[in-house]
Amino acid sequence: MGSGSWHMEKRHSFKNEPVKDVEHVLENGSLSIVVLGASGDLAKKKTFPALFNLFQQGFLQPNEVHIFGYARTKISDDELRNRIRGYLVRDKGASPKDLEDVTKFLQLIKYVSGSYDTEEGFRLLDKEISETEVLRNGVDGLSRRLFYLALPPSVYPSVCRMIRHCCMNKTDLGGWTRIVVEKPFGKDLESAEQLSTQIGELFEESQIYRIDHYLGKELVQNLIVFREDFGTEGRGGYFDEYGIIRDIIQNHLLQVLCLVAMEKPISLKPEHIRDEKVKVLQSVLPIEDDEVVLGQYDGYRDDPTVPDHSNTPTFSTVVLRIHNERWEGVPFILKAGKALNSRKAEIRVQFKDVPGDIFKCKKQGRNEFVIRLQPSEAMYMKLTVKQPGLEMSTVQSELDLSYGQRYQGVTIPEAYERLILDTIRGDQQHFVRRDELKAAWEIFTPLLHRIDNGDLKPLPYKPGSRGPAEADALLEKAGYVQTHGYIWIPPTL
Ligand SMILES: NC(=O)C1=CN([C@@H]2O[C@H](COP(=O)(O)OP(=O)(O)OC[C@H]3O[C@@H](n4cnc5c(N)ncnc54)[C@H](OP(=O)(O)O)[C@@H]3O)[C@@H](O)[C@H]2O)C=CC1
Ligand SMILES: O=C1O[C@H](COP(=O)(O)O)[C@@H](O)[C@H](O)[C@H]1O
Repeated sequence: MGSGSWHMEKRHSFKNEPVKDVEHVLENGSLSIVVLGASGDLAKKKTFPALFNLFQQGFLQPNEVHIFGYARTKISDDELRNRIRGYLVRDKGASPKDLEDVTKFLQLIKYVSGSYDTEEGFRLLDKEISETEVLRNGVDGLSRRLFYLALPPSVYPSVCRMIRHCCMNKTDLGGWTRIVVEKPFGKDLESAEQLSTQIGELFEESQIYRIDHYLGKELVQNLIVFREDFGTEGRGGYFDEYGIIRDIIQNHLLQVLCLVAMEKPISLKPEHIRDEKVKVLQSVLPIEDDEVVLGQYDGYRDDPTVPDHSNTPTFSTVVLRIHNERWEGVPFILKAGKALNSRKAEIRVQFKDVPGDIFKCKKQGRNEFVIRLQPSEAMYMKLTVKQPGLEMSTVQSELDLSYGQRYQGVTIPEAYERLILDTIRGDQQHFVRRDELKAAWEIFTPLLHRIDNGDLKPLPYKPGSRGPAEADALLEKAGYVQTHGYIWIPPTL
C-alpha cells in the first residue's frame, strides 16, 4: 500500500492454494462425489449447483472427477440430469459458454437407484465408482470418495452403515472416504448424542463433516436480527416437527454467535478455532423463560401438513448470556422468524451511550456496527456525526463497505460451494465438531422441552410484520435501543 493511496489486488486464481496454517495436501487421482438423496430438494437447489460452480471455476477437473446421484426413485442418468439442469446457472441468465459448461458437467453425472438400508444398491454404487476409478487412475492415482447425505437424518445411521460396509475407498490406491451430513443433527441433546454415537462407531471424527451452511457465508459473525419474508410454504410438514429454534437458532445463529464471541484462537488450524467456539458455548448460561419470546404467524396452521393445534414457533427472540470475563453483562439477542416484513440476515453490534453525554441526548440513535450477511453483503458503521454547516447539530450517517460497490465484478461464492471445496481439501474449520454440537444442544434442550411440553406458547403475529410486539419489548428490556427514522440503503451502482 503506497502512502496516501490504496489499491486492491484481485486474486485471479486460488485454485490449490494452501490456506495458511491449514495443512492441505495437493492430491491427484480419482475423486468420486456421491450425492445421496439426489432426487430431493436440497440436491437440486444447492448441492448440484454448488458442484457445477466448482466445476466451472476449475476446482473439479473432468479428468479426475465423477459425480454419482443415489436415491430410491427409479430414474435414468438423463432423467436426473434433466431434473437438475435448470438449477445450475445462477440468476444472471446463461451465456453460450455457461450452456456448454452445463452439458460438459452433466456428462460427469451418473445415477444409481437403490434403497438406504440394504446392501444391493450400495454394492452396485461401489461397482460403478470402482470402474471409474480404474478408468481415471491408471495404476497410481488416489481413491477419494466423498458422500454427501442430502437425506432426512432418520436414514443417516443405515446409510453410513452401508457406506462403511460396501463403499469405502480402495485403500490399496490410498486416498480417503469422507461423509457430509446435513442438519438437523438430532432434535435435542439425547437424540443428537445418539446419532453422533451411531455415526462415530462407523467413521472417525476426521471423516465426518457436519455442515452448517451459515458457516460458508461470506460475512458471518454475531447475529442480532434474522428476518425472512416467506413462510414455511411447501415445508410445513418438516418445519412443524422442528420449529424455528431447531431450524435456525440452535445451529446457524449460534454458530455465528460463536465466531463473534470467541477469543483469538492460537492459530487458524481448524481444531484451534473449534476449541475456542466450544469454550463460548460452554460459557452460555441457562436460558431464562422471561428472556424468550415465541411467535406463530397467522395462517401457519392453514397448511394442510401442519396440525390444527400446532404449538410450533415460527418466530423466536432469545437472549443468551455468556458468563466469561469479556462478555459478562452483554446480552446476545438471537432473533429469527418466518413470514416477516423483510428477508435479511445481519449481525448488529450496538455500542452503549457514552456516560456524561455533552450533547444532552440530542443524538438520533446509538452507534452500531452492522454486518449484513444477505442480501447486499456489507459492513457498515452507523455513526452520529456533525451535520455539515455552521450549526453545531448532529446527524446519523455511516461508513460503508458495500461489497457490490467495493468489489465490482467479483462473484461471491455460494456457501455450499465453499464448504464442499473445504471437504475435498480436508479442511474441517467450517464444520461442526461433535463436542460443539453437544454443547449447542445443551444450551437449547431444556427450553425446547418446555416448548414441546406446551409450557411456553407462541404469540400470534401478522405475516409481513416484525413479529410479536412482545419481542421488541424484550429487546428493550435487554438494553437494546431501536433507532427510528434512519434507514441504511445499500448503494446501487
Ligand atoms: N431443502 C433445503 O433447503 C434444506 C435442507 N436441509 C437438510 O438436507 C436434508 C435433505 O433435505 P431435502 O432435500 O429438502 O429433503 P427431501 O425431503 O427432498 O428428501 C431428499 C430425498 O430423500 C429421500 N427421502 C425423503 N424422505 C425419506 C424418508 N422418510 N425415508 C427415506 N428417504 C427419504 C427422497 O428420495 P428417494 O425417495 O428418491 O429415495 C428425497 O428425494 C435434510 O436433512 C434437510 O433437513 C438443510 C438445509 C436446507
Ligand atoms: O437451514 C435453513 O436455512 C434457510 C435459510 O438459509 P439462507 O441461506 O437462505 O439464509 C431457512 O430458510 C430454512 O428454513 C432452514 O432449514
